[in-house]
Amino acid sequence: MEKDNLPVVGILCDLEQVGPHPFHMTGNKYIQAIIDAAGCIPILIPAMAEQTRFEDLLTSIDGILLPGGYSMVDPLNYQETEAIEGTKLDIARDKTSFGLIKQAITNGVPIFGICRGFQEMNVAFGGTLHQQLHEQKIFQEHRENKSLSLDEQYADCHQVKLMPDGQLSKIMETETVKVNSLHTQGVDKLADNLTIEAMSEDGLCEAFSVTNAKVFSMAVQWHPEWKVAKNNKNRKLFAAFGTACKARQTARNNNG
Ligand SMILES: N[C@@H](CCC(=O)NCCCC(=O)O)C(=O)O
Repeated sequence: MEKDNLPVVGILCDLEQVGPHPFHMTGNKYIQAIIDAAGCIPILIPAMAEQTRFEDLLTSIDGILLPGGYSMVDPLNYQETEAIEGTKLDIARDKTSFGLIKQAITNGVPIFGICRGFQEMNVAFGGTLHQQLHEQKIFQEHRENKSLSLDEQYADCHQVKLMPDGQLSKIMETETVKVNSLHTQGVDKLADNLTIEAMSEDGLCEAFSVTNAKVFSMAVQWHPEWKVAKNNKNRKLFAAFGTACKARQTARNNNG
């Protein structure tokens, strides 16, 4: 019996300098989660906005994953003043992400943002970010302690409340979930056409969906890809994304 061909998910890369050379790269855990939890084939999308034919690319894939990343979204995308001196930026990723987000929404391609990807989606739709959450004094600590082991850094550490009638609470089949937290920045103004799906106890937005989107168009501030095989709630999230990508693939195949 012919094996069902799997949907293809494009994962946006960071542009990083490795020795003397620029590399396009992403974390292995995102690739593994797309294979194991979403049931899709991962391909990597280089951060090369100027050379990317977004329309062509989005007609040939079934979903987009915007993963986490250590760099910050350039604040010049949402304010007049530049980033604080020494901030690690990735302008190439920003530009490519915004192009992918715009085209995905136009074409009805499922899109899933994680951490930096969550922040990019808010900015792409016209929202803003707190650049240093810990300096706001109204939020708990959301950064990881980099002196700890990876297991400790990525361990679930705070509760988030999912909106009772939201898409996320339906997908994760709960109204509260404990999540990990590894971010310096966070949503300040949520873009107008985004619907809040989860909040942390200190009032910070932790997840949203694109209002009235016809397909899975969601983002979370936490890291659901971390050891997703052992986390039932996060596994449901990737499974819902994979189902949406499968539906897109079927529609693509039917439309030839
Ligand atoms: N840089 C932003 C987003 C944080 C983020 O994505 N961290 C994860 C990086 C490593 C990984 O992919 O797990 C911020 O600090 O707010």
